[in-house]
Amino acid sequence: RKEAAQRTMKLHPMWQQPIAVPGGHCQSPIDIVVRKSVFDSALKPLATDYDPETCQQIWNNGYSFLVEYDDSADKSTLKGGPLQDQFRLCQFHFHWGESNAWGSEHTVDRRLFPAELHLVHWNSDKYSLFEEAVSGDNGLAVIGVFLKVGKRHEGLQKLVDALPAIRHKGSVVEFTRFDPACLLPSNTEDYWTYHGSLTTPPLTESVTWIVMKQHIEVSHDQLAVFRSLLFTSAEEEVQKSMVNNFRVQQPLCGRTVRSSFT
Ligand SMILES: NS(=O)(=O)c1ccc(S(=O)(=O)NCc2cccs2)s1
Ligand SMILES: [Zn+2]
Repeated sequence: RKEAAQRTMKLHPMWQQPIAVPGGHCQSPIDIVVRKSVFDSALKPLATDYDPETCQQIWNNGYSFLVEYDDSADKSTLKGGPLQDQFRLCQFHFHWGESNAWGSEHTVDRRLFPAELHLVHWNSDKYSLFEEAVSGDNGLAVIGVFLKVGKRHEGLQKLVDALPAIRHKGSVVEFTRFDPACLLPSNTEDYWTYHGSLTTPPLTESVTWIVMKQHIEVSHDQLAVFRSLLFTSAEEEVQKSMVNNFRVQQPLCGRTVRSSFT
């Protein structure tokens, strides 16, 4: 009877957890239907103020790789855009495919990109720790940036060069003086924004998503190094390539996606 129950409840291959959160009506990612987005003239340009000195480490958490920042003070911050409060950068990470044909979490008119960058921030006006903000109202703001394959991204190369040292799940290395602003597109005025969730457990619906209209370019070889990472730790006998670490698009459930541009 347990096996039958397991079969009927769709389990995500990665987490062995239910894909849909029971009762979740604000889940992410979504497909952004451009012609259904609503222009809002009150939406301001993003105001990022990142301090590279707060960059601390890079590590493989068995699902993606994360560059973590010291968020014990308001040193690397995000304001403006659709936000009323000040948010602190705590980490950034990526999602990508096994091929350049797919890999992003959000899509634009069903268009997939080879990868997507997420810069994760928490509301330091309302909360005192990331852990509190994760499940709090208006707790998080995540900037999503699409990656396309093209010319080499010079700023990304320092990060790419650090990846072989964290091939396995659980590995951590020191990583300092990296300015995440170099990963933002030149145009930070044009974006879509909507209310959604984390795209991995705990899947909490505390996220103001800010998805940039303009993508950044990285080279095929740089993306290939992402794919050389492993989901598995050094002890596991079967090594699995870290690819396709994205969640499928979720129902919009009547939400409105606003755009900062016409
Ligand atoms: N994809 S996303 O930005 O909606 C996040 C999901 C979970 C996040 S976490 O910061 O709580 N955990 C660290 C991470 C887990 C998986 C990738 S990063 S961020
Ligand atoms: Zn993410």
